[in-house]
Parts: sequence; structure tokens; C-alpha cells
Amino acid sequence: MMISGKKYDDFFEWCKANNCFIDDRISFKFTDSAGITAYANSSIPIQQTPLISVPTNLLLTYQNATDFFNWSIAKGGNLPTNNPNAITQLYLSHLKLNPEAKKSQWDKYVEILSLDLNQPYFWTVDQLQQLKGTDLYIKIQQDFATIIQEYIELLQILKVDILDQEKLQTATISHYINSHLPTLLDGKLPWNHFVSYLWSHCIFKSRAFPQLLLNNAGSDVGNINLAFLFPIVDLLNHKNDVVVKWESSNDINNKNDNKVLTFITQETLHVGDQIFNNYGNKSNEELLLGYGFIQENNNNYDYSELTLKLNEETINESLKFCDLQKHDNIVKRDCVSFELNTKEPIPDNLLKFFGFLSKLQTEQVLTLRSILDGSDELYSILLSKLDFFKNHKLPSSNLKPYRLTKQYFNCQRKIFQNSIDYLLKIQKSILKENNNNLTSNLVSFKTILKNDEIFLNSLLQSFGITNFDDIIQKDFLKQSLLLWIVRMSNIESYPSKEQKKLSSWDWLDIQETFREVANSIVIEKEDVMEFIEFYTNAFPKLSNEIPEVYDKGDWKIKQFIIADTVMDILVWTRKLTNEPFFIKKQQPL
Ligand SMILES: C[S@@+](CC[C@H](N)C(=O)[O-])C[C@H]1O[C@@H](n2cnc3c(N)ncnc32)[C@H](O)[C@@H]1O
Repeated sequence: MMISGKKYDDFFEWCKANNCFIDDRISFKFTDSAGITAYANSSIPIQQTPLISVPTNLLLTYQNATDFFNWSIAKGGNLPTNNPNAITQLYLSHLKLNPEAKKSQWDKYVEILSLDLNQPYFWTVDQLQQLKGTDLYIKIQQDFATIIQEYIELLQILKVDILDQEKLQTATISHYINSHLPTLLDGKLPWNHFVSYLWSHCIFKSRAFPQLLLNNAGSDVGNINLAFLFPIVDLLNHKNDVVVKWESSNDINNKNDNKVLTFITQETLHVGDQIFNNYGNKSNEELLLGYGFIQENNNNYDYSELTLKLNEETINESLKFCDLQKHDNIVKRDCVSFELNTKEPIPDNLLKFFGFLSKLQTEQVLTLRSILDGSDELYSILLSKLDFFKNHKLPSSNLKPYRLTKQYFNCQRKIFQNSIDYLLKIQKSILKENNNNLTSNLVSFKTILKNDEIFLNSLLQSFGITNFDDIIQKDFLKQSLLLWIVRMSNIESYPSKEQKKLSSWDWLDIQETFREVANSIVIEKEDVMEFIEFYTNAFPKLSNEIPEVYDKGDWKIKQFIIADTVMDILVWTRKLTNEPFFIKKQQPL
């Protein structure tokens, strides 16, 4: 067996004495990185026969726990329903930590279950603080509250003493756990203590198998989360994508007419290969929270969540515009969560959701403008997430929790980087699709300037601006846009040749939008104040110096206030390049 120590010898003796089967080609060893680890001591070709089989009477089940506590619905009412395994967990705490517990058939098995677990619930306060700012940190806090509630409800129902109830509800829970951890590790913590229960809760999370396996097809499996402990097979570590089978069958030796539960792997194993189980393909967040480790290069199953807290009304309104269904996991009462992963770095409904958030009141549907504007907002949020995971300084300690945090941050960083890269590709392709020889729904201001030489010349003469990059450098973007919009509103005052040229942008509906805004706008004193400085710097200087552009039509300050609203409706400035695009109004996407 390789793995040495009295408790392991006793455990494997117990397995043998109870008719368990472990293929001779399996050995176990202890590794620092993964605890007990199974590996092949000679090659094992793919096979259909079990490598491990365990009589079902050795499994530690809900039934065993309810028998022990002498509990039944008729007698005690409902157990906390959120976690059907609560009573079995408490039973495990009793078996592991109650010195007065009578001998049970699982003693040798329970003995090898380590009290020293890696899940973040057991990290020190400092170590846990490193996760602050992540969704994982919020989940851990929520889990603490759920597990405390579960503990209190269960012990009340079973009439078992609840220890430190008041402290549990007031103490900073990780301080409290930390202060009791040494006693737990010594095996001396009372079995009915919350921290003992937290331990058995985590043992279940990291080792239990679904009860479903034990029920015959067609029978009522009850709660699908119901689980049991499966000695020996729970010594196998996890790897995503490994193909394994857990099957219930009759004992091949047919001793005692007992049923057995078996483990079969569909992998070809060479000498020295680790024999893995598959706990269900999991993301790193699930692995860290449930099992206390991270699988690097977990690209197929890793994901991150983008959670937005909004008021209920906004969320309800968004349902009309995006494919978010209330019953989907992503919509909760006051928040919406989107999963980002390698296969779908930017879910379609995420883009639509941001399009909805960026919708102007005048837009009846999601438009090209609102989607592009929303994609920029999304870009900023993803960028700040990326910055967080990239630049957050973590202590350079070699302790496991710090190493795990580093790995977790790295994996999250990769996900956000991938989503950002993908979002920029989406933006580019939207721009391309809507600005080609066949479709013109948008045009960049850069292109407009290139084609409107008279206007560009006027900027050169009066502001020394030679090209678009100069406009950015001299921080003159907004002013240039406003001047051009007012110029377009005055199109009819220019000579017919110039009019003809400018009318090549008629499809942008600048004049019509300008008229609509002019008819509805109420100009306040503050609006005038906002524009006065720019206006007095430019006028009447511009009308005097370049009358062919700035003394044709109406160039009063009011026109600029109107142009500012027109700009909100028609212009989108791409955050990444600072490049503005005029977009055809109300162009649904
Ligand atoms: C079902 S147990 C497996 C046996 C365990 N190694 C032991 O010592 O008892 C699950 C625990 O094993 C460890 N584990 C499982 N798969 C792992 C992996 N791929 N890398 C690191 N640790 C792993 C984690 O601590 C996890 O909580």
C-alpha cells in the first residue's frame, strides 16, 4: 500500500476484513500538494471491471445518522431543508470528535479523515483578507452565515447543546474559527461545537457522493443533494475531464448477498500515473471553496462572474430588452450575474444588458449606438476587474493559502483578459459590419475630417490643427465635433457645391435631429454658462476670420447647446482609441 502509519494500516485492514476490493495495481502515497494520492504501480489498460469495490453497508449515509439521532419526521418535524446532509455531518462530527462516542463500524475510516483542511473557511483572518474584493470573498461570507444558521437550526431540532450561540451571531466569524482551530487540530474540540460542524460540513463538501447512486432506477431519490461518504474511493483526487464510473452492483463474491458500490476508470494508466476520480467538472472557484485546491490550465471549466447590483425596477425593465429570463440563475432580486468563460468570453445577453443600461430615453429599442456605448462601459468594468487581479499585491509567502490565492488571482486575470480581448474584437467587427461599401450606419469623425477639407482647413487656420491626432493632442475633440454639427445644421446656407458635398452625410440625419432637439429643448442659464467660455473664445473671431464657414447660417451660442444634445444622440466615442463615430439614429442592432 506504500502509505505508512498505524492509522492507514488499520484502515486498510478494516477494508479487507469488510470485503472491500482494491485492485493490486493501485498504491497510495502521501503528497504535500494533494494529501493521500492513488497511483498505478503497474500499467492498467482501459477496462470495464472495477478497480475498487466497497460493500454498501460500509457507506456512511443519512439513514445511519437519522438512526443514531433516533430522528424521524413523525417525531421531530422537518430538518433544515437547505442542506439535507446536515444531520449526517453532525453525526460525522460526533464519530470523529466525541470521546464518549461508542465504537462504530467506521472508526478506522473516520480516523484517517484529516482535521487539517485547506478550504478558505479555515484560513487565518489575514489570509482571508487577501480575497477581499473578489466574488469569492462575498460567497465565503454568505456561506458562513448559511452554515451557522444550519448548525443552529439542526442542533435545536435534535436538542443538542449549541455552544457559543451568541458569539456566533456577533463575533467576526473568521476570528472565532481561528481561535478554536488549534483545539480542533488536536482533536479536542467538543463534537457539537460550530467549528467541529464546519469541519464535517467541509468533509462532506469535499468527499461526499450523491445518494442517487444507491437508489434503483425509477425509485424516489428524494432530495438530489443528499449524499453519503464512500470509504476508499474518497481517497482519489480529482481531475476535470477524467472519465470514471461509480456503479452499484451485486457483490461478485456474493458474500452476505450484499450490494457493492464500485469505481471504474476509463483511462489508460501507466506505471506511476495518478489514478484520478472526477468530482464533476469544476471551476477553480468551486474547487477552492469546496475542496481547497486549484486546477491550473482549467480553461474548459473555469469561469468568472460579473455581478451587477441594480435596483429591481431597472432589472425588470431590462428583461424586455435582453434575453434574461427571471428564472435564469443570472437574475436575482437586486443583482444580475453573468458567467464569463473561455467558450463564451462575452455572453450575448451581457452585451445586450449593457446596451440596455446605455440606452437613451429617446431610444425605443437597443440601437447600434446603445450597444456600442454599452460595450465601452463593459470594457471599463472588465478593465478595472483585470487591474484588480493583475495589480493586487499578495504577500510572497509560501504558505498554502497564499499560494492558492495567487493561483486563483492568476486564473481570474486570464479570464478577464480573454473577455476584454474578445470584447474589443466584437467592437471592431460591429464597426466593420456597419461601415462598408454595402452598409453605412456609422462613420468615424476622422473620415469626415479627411473628406471635409474646408472644415479641416478652418481648424488649421484658426486653431493650428492639422489632422485628427492633433485634435486629440490639443484636447479639442468636443469643440471640433460641436463646430461640425453646427456647420451641418447650417448646410442650406453654403454654396451649392459645398452643400452637395456635405449632403453625402445626409443619412446621418444631423439636420433632422438638430431640428427635433431645437423644438424640444429648454435652455437654462446653466447651459449658457457651460458654453460661454468656449463660445467667447471662438466667436466672433471665427466668423470674422473664416466667414465662408462660420458666417453662414446661424452660429449663436444656442446652436452649440443644441449641438451638444445632438452629439449625445448621434455620437459614440470609442474609449479605447478616443475616436468618435457618428451613428445613424435609432439603428436597431
Ligand atoms: C476526496 S478527498 C481526496 C483524498 C485526499 N487527497 C485525502 O488526503 O484524503 C478531496 C481532497 O483531496 C485534495 N485534492 C483532490 N484533488 C486534488 C488535486 N487535483 N490537487 C490537489 N489536491 C487535491 C483536496 O484537499 C480535496 O479537498
